[in-house]
This record gives sequence, C-alpha cells and structure tokens, in this order.
Amino acid sequence: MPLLELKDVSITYRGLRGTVPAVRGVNLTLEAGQTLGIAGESGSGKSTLAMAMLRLLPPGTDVSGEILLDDEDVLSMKWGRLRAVRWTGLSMVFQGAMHALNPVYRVGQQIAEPLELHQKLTGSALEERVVELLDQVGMPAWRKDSYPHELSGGQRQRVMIAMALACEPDLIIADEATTALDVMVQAQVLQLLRNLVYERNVGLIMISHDLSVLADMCDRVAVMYAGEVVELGKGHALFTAPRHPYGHALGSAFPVIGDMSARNNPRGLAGDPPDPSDLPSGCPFHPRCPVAREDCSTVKPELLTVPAPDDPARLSACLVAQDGDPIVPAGDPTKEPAL
Ligand SMILES: Nc1ncnc2c1ncn2[C@@H]1O[C@H](COP(=O)(O)OP(=O)(O)OP(=O)(O)O)[C@@H](O)[C@H]1O
Repeated sequence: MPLLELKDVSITYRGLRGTVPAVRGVNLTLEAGQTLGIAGESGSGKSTLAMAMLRLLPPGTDVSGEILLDDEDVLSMKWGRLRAVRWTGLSMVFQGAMHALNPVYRVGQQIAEPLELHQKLTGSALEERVVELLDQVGMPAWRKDSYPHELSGGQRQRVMIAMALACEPDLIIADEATTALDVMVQAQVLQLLRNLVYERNVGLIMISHDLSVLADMCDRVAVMYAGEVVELGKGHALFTAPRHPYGHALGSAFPVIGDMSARNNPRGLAGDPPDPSDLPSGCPFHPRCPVAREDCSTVKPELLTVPAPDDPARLSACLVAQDGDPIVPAGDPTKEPAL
C-alpha cells in the first residue's frame, strides 16, 4: 500500500471574481522512503495541490477525488484527527519562513509547541528534544532563545524544517523550501532531507522551480501544466530524455546537474501559461507548443505510457510523443532528447 495516493484530485477556488479550476484530475502515488518532485511554472497548481493534502485551502474551495494517507482519506477526516495528522502523519515546510514563524515567540518555543501538544513532552525531555531538532538542522542549542527577526533567512528556514520534523511525520512536503537559501545552506538542508528519506524511510514531496534540485533529489518527478500532470517519470531521466515538449522546454531552461550542454543552452519558453478559468481547447499546451499538430487543438491527450531510456514506464500527455514523433522541432538548438 502506498504511503500517499492521490486519486483523480481536482481543486476549484471560488471567489468574488468567479471560479478558478487550479488542479484537474491529478493521480499520483508515493511510497515510504521515496521522493516525488513536482515541477511546473508559476501558477501550474503545485502549491494548491500541496495545500489540499493538508486541507489548508481557503473555505469554500471545492476539492474532489481522494487524498489517501496510509489508506485514510485526508479529505473526509474529522477535525481532531486532521490536527494530529498534520504533525504526525504529514507536515509541510512552506516557502517564505519569515511569514510562517510567529515573530513574538522564541524559536525554541515554536519548535516545542507541537511536541507538547502531540507527543506530550514536558520539562527537560522537551528541552532536550528541541535542542536535538536544532542540531539536526545544523543550528546550535543557544539559538532556541532567539526570536525569528534575529535569524537569517536560511536559519529561519531551518527552524521551519526542525518544526516539520518535530513529530517524526511519515511524509514531508517541502514547498520551495530551499529556494531562498544560499548555496551552502541549501546543500546542507538538501542533505538533511535526503538523510530523512534514506534513514527514517520518510516520504518526501519536493516542489521546486529548481529542476536541478529535483533531478538530483527525486526518484520520480511530476511535471504540471495548467493544473494537470502532463509528464511523470524518473527524476534525472525526465530531464535528460523528456517525452513532452513542455517537459523539454522546462528542462532546457534550467541547467541539469552533470549536463553541461543544458547549462550552455538555457532557453526560456515563449508566452505565458493559460488562465485556468479560460483554458484552450484540446491540449492546454498547444498554443505554446513548437511541435503542435492540427489535432492538438481539438483532442485532449490522456496521460499514457511513452517509454524513455532508463524509464520504460514514463507517462506523457502529448499526442506527438504518443505517436513516437520528435517532441523538439528540427534545428532546435537545444539537445535532441535521446529516442
Ligand atoms: N486563494 C486563491 N483564490 C483563487 N485563485 C487562486 C488562489 N490561490 C491560487 N489561485 C490560482 O490557482 C492557480 C494555481 O496556483 P498555485 O499557487 O497552486 O500555483 P503554483 O504552481 O504553486 O505557483 P507558484 O510556483 O508561483 O507557487 C493559479 O492560477 C492561481 O492564480
């Protein structure tokens, strides 16, 4: 049984300016001890999906489908159970730690809170655990007495990670958790997350704009476009041999670790992602797609198996790739993906 299973998850925001279908029909699974990356441009629905897993979306938002954590549907949990699950089952490290920490409490108190509440720790046992958690994220014990404004951005982010680890959750969702950190601290935090996965069999979901981090860290990566998963495959293979033109464009816009040709040929993608409340017909990517055919504007591609080297189970929602045709136009300056 997978640790996490998302079945046909769709999410629609409802507001004064109408409805926004931000996530549509997402199916994903994650096993314990595995890392799943979620990639995609800004607005593709990555954070919305993560917030739904913790049921943190604004009231009135429609969420359909199932989000099964250890076979228990997060969407139908009672409030008390959900509160416990948010720390002990899955926890999230948000982007922007400054806003997530409470400015009037010392960081040690903030790390202690879930431990008091959910693990009933008190006194010296509580203090020891706080210090141990700070140590795990590379911070000295005396930092427990600091206020958030006395810490650097990287230190605050590490405090957030210590809080997320506090109750030893089975699943951690890291949403751009390392993006704002300098390279050295980022490497430290990534190593910490890796250790948790390997040593404690934690499941990790990493949401990041930094594809080199995803390629390096993740067993599998889901590429999202306009609220849908358009490609799903093995971490590194997905960026070296994409099977969707959007995956290719994303991969060639960012350097992939160890692939100097991509580094020398960074290339952005023309145009903007579509407005989720006014999606194009057919494949939502077709207006920006360099290899779109006529039927791409009328036929909505399903997510089907399109094998790639080292990744026979790759899934791609692209009619061109599904027909075995090149997903990169002739003469494209970026590296042709291996066929
Ligand atoms: N509270 C909200 N009300 C209405 N629409 C929203 C709300 N939050 C997000 N959206 C819309 O939902 C879509 C998905 O947004 P989301 O933040 O999930 O994308 P993302 O891929 O995480 O982007 P980023 O990388 O910038 O965080 C966007 O079109 C966004 O404008």
